[in-house]
Amino acid sequence: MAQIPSDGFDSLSDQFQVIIPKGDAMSEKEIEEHIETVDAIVSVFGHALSNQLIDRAKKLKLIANFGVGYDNIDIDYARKKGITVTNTPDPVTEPTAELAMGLMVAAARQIGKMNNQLRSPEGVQTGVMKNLSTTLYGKTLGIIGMGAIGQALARRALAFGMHIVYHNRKQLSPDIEEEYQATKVSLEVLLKSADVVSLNTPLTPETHHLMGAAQFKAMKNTAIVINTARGSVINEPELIAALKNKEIAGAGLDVYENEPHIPKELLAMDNAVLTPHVGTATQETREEMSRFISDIIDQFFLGTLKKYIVN
Ligand SMILES: O=CC(=O)O
Repeated sequence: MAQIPSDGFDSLSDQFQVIIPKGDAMSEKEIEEHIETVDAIVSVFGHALSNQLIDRAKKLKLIANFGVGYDNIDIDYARKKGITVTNTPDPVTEPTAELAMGLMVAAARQIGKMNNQLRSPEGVQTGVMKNLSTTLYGKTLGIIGMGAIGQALARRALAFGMHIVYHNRKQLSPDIEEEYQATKVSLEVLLKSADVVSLNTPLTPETHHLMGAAQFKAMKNTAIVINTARGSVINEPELIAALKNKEIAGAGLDVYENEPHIPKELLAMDNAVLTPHVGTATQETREEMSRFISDIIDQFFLGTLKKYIVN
């Protein structure tokens, strides 16, 4: 995980005590040293903040999570303890959608595979009927999870000339559906009709292993799956099997079930384009996330925070 820029926190009032990771996310031990005395803690996505640690807090009122996903915190437990949990959706929407679009283009047009081949001692064989990949223009993108990131991806895909179907708990308003020319369909219909399936849901008990053997079988065998959400939305061994058995054609993955571990089989597959959980890892986004969290902390203690509370 990139270092958290500290500039965003400079303006924080010193009337309350906050634990802010100065370098990488803090270790449990570091948190343990301070947790009893602080009013707020800045936790970091992907780094679990255990209930045992929360239990040791005496004054803690706010856990401000650096990230949109908050599956690293038991938010119901925190609520029972009277602790508010917040996240940072706004700064991460566009960069995450941007990476999802990039993985989609890279997987469909085999950019990763060709890049690797070109640099290998064997090089690339050229010819009019060699290195054939798949055009995205005119194809159908199925977005699972049509929240802010799903919608930002839809906007990009529309510009690429793709058709959009989506699956979501909530129906989008007719205005938004019209803006993205997107149709809500069941998961079954989405899996059957999409040429690209993109996962843009939070990780919850309902979305855990949402995609497994049965869902990959239901997809077209020419289709690709993109995951910039959380690794465990996919059953990873079943994805590997589906890729090996050519039940689907490819994958573009930024997230994995046991990060930072990436299974060797995935690393060896040239129909999988892989990045190491960097959907929000741009300089601009990290700086914006720090400023965003600092504002949240200020507003929370002023009693004016209305948004970004997740529990
Ligand atoms: O994965 C990144 C985030 O949750 O912001």
